[in-house]
Amino acid sequence: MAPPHWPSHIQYLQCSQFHSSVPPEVRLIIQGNSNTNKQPTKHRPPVVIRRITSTSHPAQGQCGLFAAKKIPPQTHVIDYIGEIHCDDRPDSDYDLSLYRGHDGVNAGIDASRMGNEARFVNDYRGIAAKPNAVFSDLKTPLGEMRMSIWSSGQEIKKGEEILVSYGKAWWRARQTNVPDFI
Ligand SMILES: C[S@@+](CC[C@H](N)C(=O)[O-])C[C@H]1O[C@@H](n2cnc3c(N)ncnc32)[C@H](O)[C@@H]1O
Repeated sequence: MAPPHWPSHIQYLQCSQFHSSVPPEVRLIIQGNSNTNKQPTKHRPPVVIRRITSTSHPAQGQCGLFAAKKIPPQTHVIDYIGEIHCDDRPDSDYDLSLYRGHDGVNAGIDASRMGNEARFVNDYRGIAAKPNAVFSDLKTPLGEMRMSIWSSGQEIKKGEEILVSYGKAWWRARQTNVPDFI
């Protein structure tokens, strides 16, 4: 079931879906020896989605991801779930790189049309002095490639907004939205 404040026009996923643009050999690399992409996680991640009402917040009117309880330092928060694809998605603001092949075939995770709570994580710029979380790619013990959000070196307090860095390149690629501070 979708969490509170989930937008009705976005499909809620508990495990990533493969788009038809992913060649079978790339799908095998991403899945490794696991079939866990088909098994929804049983536990709710320690996050809540909240609409941002503060006028000083640069994403006012949008949503953000907040800690539902205290999150210790360097702790897995949530996997970034979405549509794994190999086609270009230049207009998506929810697309992360997952895999870069030597042959130029790359795969991303796009959560613009479907995804989980992680799609609501905002960039720290204009909100906090530094990010309190990071994106980290990992392989599960069965070799499945995933992108996850982890807390940084300090604990995230209950109710605090979880903020990552999208990277300067992400903002530069969106020149019209570039905040003054990059
Ligand atoms: C992955 S989404 C994050 C979730 C988004 N706030 C939402 O409600 O769907 C990325 C978008 O969030 C907004 N955003 C994230 N961090 C921001 C920031 N520091 N300043 C301004 N806008 C931000 C931008 O509109 C960006 O295109």
